[in-house]
Amino acid sequence: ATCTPKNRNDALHPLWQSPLTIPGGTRQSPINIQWRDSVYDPVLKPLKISYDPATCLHIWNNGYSFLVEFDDSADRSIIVGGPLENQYRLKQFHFHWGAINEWGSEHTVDSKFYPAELHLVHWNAVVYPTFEEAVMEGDGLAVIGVFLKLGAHHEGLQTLVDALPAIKHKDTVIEFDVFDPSCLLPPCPDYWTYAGSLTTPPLTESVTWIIKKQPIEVDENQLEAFRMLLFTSDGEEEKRMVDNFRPLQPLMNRTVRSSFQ
Ligand SMILES: NCCOCCOCCNC(=O)c1ccc(S(N)(=O)=O)cc1
Ligand SMILES: [Zn+2]
Repeated sequence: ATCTPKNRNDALHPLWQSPLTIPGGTRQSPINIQWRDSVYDPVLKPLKISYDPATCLHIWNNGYSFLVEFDDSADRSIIVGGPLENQYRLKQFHFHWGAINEWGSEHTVDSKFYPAELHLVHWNAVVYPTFEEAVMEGDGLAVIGVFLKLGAHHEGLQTLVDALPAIKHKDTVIEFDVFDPSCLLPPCPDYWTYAGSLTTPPLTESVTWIIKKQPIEVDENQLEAFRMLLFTSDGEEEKRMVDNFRPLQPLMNRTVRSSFQ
């Protein structure tokens, strides 16, 4: 069976243009995480993260978000443990954000939006030969989600922010030699996890989501820097890159597990 998005606005959302059906969509993302409905799972292990900053390649504007991509030709930047049966290789990270601080994240916690959300995208290179193949498989990807909240200046993020003017337009890229994404992770190990999907086409149901409970703090100028990026290419009529988040999707027959009590 196919399913059209429950809330019509998902289908007509500016980023989706045409009605969007996801064949047999039973585990779509993002979702609202209702804290009281999440189930503590004592079997969940701590998530082990080891990134090699030298695997950083470049930062680019893909017309939807800005991505920092990594050399994933070997097991140099990986995550293991948590809800995962295999180790997963870091491929890229990117963000979603709003036009104003009232919204911007993809996931919500007890229906609260954060102004932005970081996604660290990893793929199961133990089982699948390429990222493209992993994208099509139920255990193919693992994405760590980190909420951004308005607060103190974030030193590590500033390195990225300083590069954004150089990738203002869609399909612009600059080299980015050394960056350690660990600096974007909150110190608290607590997370929620659930089975979901990519939040942009092809929307494949291949993601084990690991959503960190504790947000990181960034300041207003850093959020504003995200909002000066453009969806559009150089020479086109400028459209600010804001509100690049997908509407919430139905939980359906899923339980969100927590690594904490
Ligand atoms: N490149 C040609 C064919 O590629 C097929 C698969 O492409 C997948 C591209 N999309 C992604 O990699 C991708 C990765 C993460 C997220 S998200 N926002 O769910 O973290 C959304 C999308
Ligand atoms: Zn994302």
